[in-house]
Amino acid sequence: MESKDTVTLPVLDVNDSDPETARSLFDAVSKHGFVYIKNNRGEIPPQDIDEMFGSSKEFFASPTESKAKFSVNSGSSGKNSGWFSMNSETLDPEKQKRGDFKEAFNMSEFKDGKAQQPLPPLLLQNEARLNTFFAQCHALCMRILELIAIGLEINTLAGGKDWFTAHHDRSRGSSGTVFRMLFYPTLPKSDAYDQETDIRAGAHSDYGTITLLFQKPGQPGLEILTSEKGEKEVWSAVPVNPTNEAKVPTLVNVGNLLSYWTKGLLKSAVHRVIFPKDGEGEDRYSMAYFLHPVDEARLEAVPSEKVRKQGKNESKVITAKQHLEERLSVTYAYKLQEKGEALSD
Ligand SMILES: O=C(O)CCC(=O)C(=O)O
Ligand SMILES: [Fe+2]
Repeated sequence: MESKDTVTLPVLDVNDSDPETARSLFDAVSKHGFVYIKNNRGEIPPQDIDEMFGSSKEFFASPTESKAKFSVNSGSSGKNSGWFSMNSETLDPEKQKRGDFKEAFNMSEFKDGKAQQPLPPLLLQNEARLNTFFAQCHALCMRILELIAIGLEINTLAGGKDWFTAHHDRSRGSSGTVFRMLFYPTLPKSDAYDQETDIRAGAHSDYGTITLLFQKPGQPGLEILTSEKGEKEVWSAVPVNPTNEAKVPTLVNVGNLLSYWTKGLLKSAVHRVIFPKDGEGEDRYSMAYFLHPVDEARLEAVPSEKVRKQGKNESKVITAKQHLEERLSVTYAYKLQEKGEALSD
């Protein structure tokens, strides 16, 4: 599972909404599906990101029994909310023998400043901050989507630069948007895991519109599939901080829905998280904001000449909610349990 090289992705400043910025962003997401955003006018202040990482670390350090009370399986958290124990999610079920070597905590959208699921005390005490963080992530995503709409030259009469943002307007109803804290513990080399077949997060593409990923320096592991020649997959490492500036840029990637909407013009790149090379290294903490449209949004081609040139429309149009349910049923062991199927080990 060694990565061959490091991918070079553009690092963009999205403070301006000029056509030049839109073009650079559009080029980056059509070529790689991933781009770094400097975001340096401070939509998400670095200290807020640090605080979130602080809460995440405290939460994952708490005893298993206390985390288990907030499990996604507890029946009180919601289908895609709550704590995911080690190995409970399998992002690449066809290849993996065991689930991902990670823990996660998913928070679905807040309403009127309040979480819509029980929060563990350590996170509940930060509810107001979490709510602010959600809003900051949403605002950054809206800026990015506006630029992508400009890059796609979406027909003005059909919505123009507001086409995507309108589909993500929180006043229009609930969505599958999730803020997720992730923890990949360091494991003893011995026989705790098999370097060949086990993985921190299996190969997958993200289910939503776009994802913001926050990472910490010194805790690498993310890779993207840069090419596939027959049986041979080429994986490239994605550095945490490519410019080594004090402020770590936010990584943004295209999810399945943006790819559907653009008939594949924008790439929803396959990625994974690997163990540190020598079996040592650090624990990894990351945080992801998975942006989803309102549940009833229809996944049909965006009204753009660039997209039309991509080919025919899909005959079957599904909604964002239907798509999410389909994807979740494949990756979460708890869904299999619900269906009474045996879990693989
Ligand atoms: O931790 C990471 O770097 C990536 C996590 C990820 O890709 C995901 O949860 O979808
Ligand atoms: Fe992902």
